[in-house]
Amino acid sequence: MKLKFTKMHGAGNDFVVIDAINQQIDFTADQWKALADRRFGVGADQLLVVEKSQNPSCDFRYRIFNNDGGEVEQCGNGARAFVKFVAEKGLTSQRRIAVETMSGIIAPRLEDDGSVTVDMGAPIFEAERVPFDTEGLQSQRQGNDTLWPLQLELAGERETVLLSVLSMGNPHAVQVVADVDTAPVELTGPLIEHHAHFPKRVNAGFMQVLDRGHIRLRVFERGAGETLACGTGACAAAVAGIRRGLLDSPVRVDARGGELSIAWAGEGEPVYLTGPAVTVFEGEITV
Ligand SMILES: N[C@H](CCC[C@H](N)C(=O)O)C(=O)O
Repeated sequence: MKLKFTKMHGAGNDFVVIDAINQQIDFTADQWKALADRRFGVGADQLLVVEKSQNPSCDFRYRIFNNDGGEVEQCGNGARAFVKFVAEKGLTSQRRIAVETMSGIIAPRLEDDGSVTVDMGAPIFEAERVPFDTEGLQSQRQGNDTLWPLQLELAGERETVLLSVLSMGNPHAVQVVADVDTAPVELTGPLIEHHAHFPKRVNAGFMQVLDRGHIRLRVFERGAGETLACGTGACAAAVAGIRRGLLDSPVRVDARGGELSIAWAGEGEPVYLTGPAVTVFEGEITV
């Protein structure tokens, strides 16, 4: 079949966006993986599939597939690309829409300057809901945050990292580092992603605090590797920094691919993610 798609990115986190309302699509994980492959397919960190929602209080449903073909619960940069896509395709005339995702309803809003703000819902801290197995771990406190020491085996050496663990609908483990440019993201990112204490794996964030309103962030993403930006990762890092008493809302997040802004009023409140959403090209591929 010929599949129409739109290539987009949010601060360098890139997507293949597919209208599954006007195209009949029923792919296997291997087919999604092939589409996301940067050599044999179109190439993307994630694939975003736009559907009509069966939920009467939602305008759309959007499904997210990682580069490895696995379907996941949430994607912050993707939510911004999604709302720009449905506006550009004339699938909606609204600028604020309710979107059903695997982890609940989010509400992206297209701003006048072309940026998008997304209500990403409230962060989740209960370990079993992340999910995170705390068995045998001795937690520490920092401010209002609980930090978990995780042991990593690195070339025969044991290294302990201190993680904030939370869910933005998808699982995140965030650590503070002195300098994101020298942090061993390529080495320890995969060890954290696949650690036995994360039964559904995890997105591993590395946060450098510049001041109380500004961080630099790198994220080794579950199922995609390091990306140039991670929206849910930026939410998780800002929330962790605020709970640790290191940051105040709003937080400017400098990712390698661009700048995101996070606002959070505290426990039980939603996290707001603001950032760019860019259409790069339209395409068609025979699959
Ligand atoms: N890049 C996405 C994260 C995708 C999440 C995916 N890596 C996972 O949770 O497995 C974002 O902007 O939030």
